[in-house]
Amino acid sequence: MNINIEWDQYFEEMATQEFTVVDNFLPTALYEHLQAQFKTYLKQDQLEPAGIGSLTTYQINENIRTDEILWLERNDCTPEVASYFAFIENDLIPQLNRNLFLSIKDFEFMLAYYPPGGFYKRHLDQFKERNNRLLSMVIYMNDNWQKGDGGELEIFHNNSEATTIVEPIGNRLVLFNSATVWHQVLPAQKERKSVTGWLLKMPQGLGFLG
Ligand SMILES: O=C(O)CCC(=O)C(=O)O
Ligand SMILES: [Fe+2]
Repeated sequence: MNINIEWDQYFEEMATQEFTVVDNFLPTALYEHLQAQFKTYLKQDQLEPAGIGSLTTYQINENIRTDEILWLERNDCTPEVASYFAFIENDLIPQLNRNLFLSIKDFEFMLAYYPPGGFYKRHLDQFKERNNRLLSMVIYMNDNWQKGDGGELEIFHNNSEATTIVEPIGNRLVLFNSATVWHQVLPAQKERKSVTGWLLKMPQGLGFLG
């Protein structure tokens, strides 16, 4: 898989403001493949209500988030998804490590679905008990998103009262620092889909040591 993105400007934004937005992120064929898979899993009712926290504190609380999720498995996926994982591992992670002086070692991705009315209140992505998430990356899958459809991502700036509103339009990537960037998903008026992932400091499963 070939993603020809000129990353310099985005790395610069990561360094200065801790988040960045990249449009037309995935090659069209892969985007369409993920979209088709998403629809199949939804039809098969394979997504489950998402929880909050990790390990001992894991709980489902609909006052905080109302999305449904399905983890993408590395050892049980289509060749297209495997090629996406290869790109993350062999291309994106080494570039991020080099340019942002990180030491990302692993990743995890899930499909996330917000039904109409869905939201996720202000939070940080890094769990207290499992200090393993370095960067969050969300790819939106909403082909015909329009103003009024809701479900925008609101990012709270760290050095001011300002916030940035990111519209969840199809094939847009938002990348941000998991430990420091507070954010929330505003109520969706229509169904809202994303492929959401995290780049991890330690191999999956070892995070509780961190
Ligand atoms: O979908 C988004 O825009 C953000 C989702 C999110 O904050 C999360 O899953 O932790
Ligand atoms: Fe989040």
